[in-house]
Amino acid sequence: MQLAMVGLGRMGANIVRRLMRDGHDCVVYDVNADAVAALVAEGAVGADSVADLAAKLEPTRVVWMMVPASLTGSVAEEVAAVLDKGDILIDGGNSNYRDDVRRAAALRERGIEYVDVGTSGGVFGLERGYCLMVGGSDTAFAHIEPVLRTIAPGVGEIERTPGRDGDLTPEEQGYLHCGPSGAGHFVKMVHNGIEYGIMASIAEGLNLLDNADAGVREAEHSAEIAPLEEPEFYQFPIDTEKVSELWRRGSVISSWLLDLTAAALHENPTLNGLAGRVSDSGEGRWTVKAAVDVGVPVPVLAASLFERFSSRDEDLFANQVLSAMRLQFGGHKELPAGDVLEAGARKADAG
Ligand SMILES: NC(=O)C1=CN([C@@H]2O[C@H](COP(=O)(O)OP(=O)(O)OC[C@H]3O[C@@H](n4cnc5c(N)ncnc54)[C@H](O)[C@@H]3O)[C@@H](O)[C@H]2O)C=CC1
Ligand SMILES: O=C(CO)[C@H](O)[C@H](O)COP(=O)(O)O
Repeated sequence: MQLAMVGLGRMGANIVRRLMRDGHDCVVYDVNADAVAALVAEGAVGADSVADLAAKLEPTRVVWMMVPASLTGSVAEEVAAVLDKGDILIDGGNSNYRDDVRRAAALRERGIEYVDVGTSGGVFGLERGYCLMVGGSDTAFAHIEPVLRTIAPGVGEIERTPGRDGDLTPEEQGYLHCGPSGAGHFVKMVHNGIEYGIMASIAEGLNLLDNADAGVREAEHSAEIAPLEEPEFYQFPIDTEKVSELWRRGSVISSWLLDLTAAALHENPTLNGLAGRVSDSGEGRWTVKAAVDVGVPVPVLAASLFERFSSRDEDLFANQVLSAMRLQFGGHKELPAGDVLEAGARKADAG
């Protein structure tokens, strides 16, 4: 079938490649003309504006946006302005499901179908396929199902879940109509909330292993830090690169995120060059907010989100307040900032 892609970055370009590989016709547009030219060279039809894109499509037009989430609103407006009644506009980016609910209602009044597709798979999606979480009407879902089936991973080598017999269902092939508009991105939002939690637990566990030799480094502790009571039990120089590789094989916690961790540690065992400041694009925040709204406890997901804030020193003032109180009530003097930096550097050198 024919599909237009707006946004040909890390995600959009490879989705187009996967579609073309399976025989679909793609019309492509990006503000970056080089990105368009690259895909034209691979067989796509290029467009130099959204109006040109719309003119090159047969009805029912289907346009997939894959742009940074912060731009989706304005790009959706721009594209919707050149679509007709009955056409379908898809947002595959990491948008807030609340925007989908509002946008779908506004576009429905103009007769345009809006479909939100939470897309997971990252830069590996071209080969592995993308897991697709879809929100929108039954009619729109049915219309775009051929492209969803191609973009999704398919059943692959994953064994069928015991008790599932008969025809393969969409979810067994890697795509699912989760519900009405917004439902797709709601599911993707929770997926990313879980992603934060799994990532944080792998990272925390490896950090503990990295400190299993704390008894050897005991002498470096400042007098203000409680001494390690039994240094003889913390004499293990654990190789975290090897352990992460080991855990990929047959362990209960084997997972794709662990595979990627093992690959990263193999490339760079000390993770030199990474400052340890972890960004977040919003989905974790929205997950925690939704949980608060409906009164559902998500302590692990919330902690992993807050851990990212801490990584960026957003807890600095709180920690300064703690130090200030210890100084006030007990005369406890903390290391001045310069000495803390030196102590950190000593630990990094030792590692
Ligand atoms: N990179 C990832 O692992 C994943 C990203 N996403 C989501 O997919 C969306 C796209 O992400 P990426 O491909 O990683 O971003 P990217 O930054 O690599 O690509 C975005 C593309 O959009 C183009 N663009 C910007 N403004 C435009 C406009 N007005 N009209 C046409 N094109 C425009 C840019 O030139 C660029 O080529 C985002 O919403 C992101 O959150 C979703 C899942 C995974
Ligand atoms: O959707 C994704 C993976 O599933 C994107 O890579 C997303 O950017 C990850 O979230 P964050 O940037 O908040 O870490």
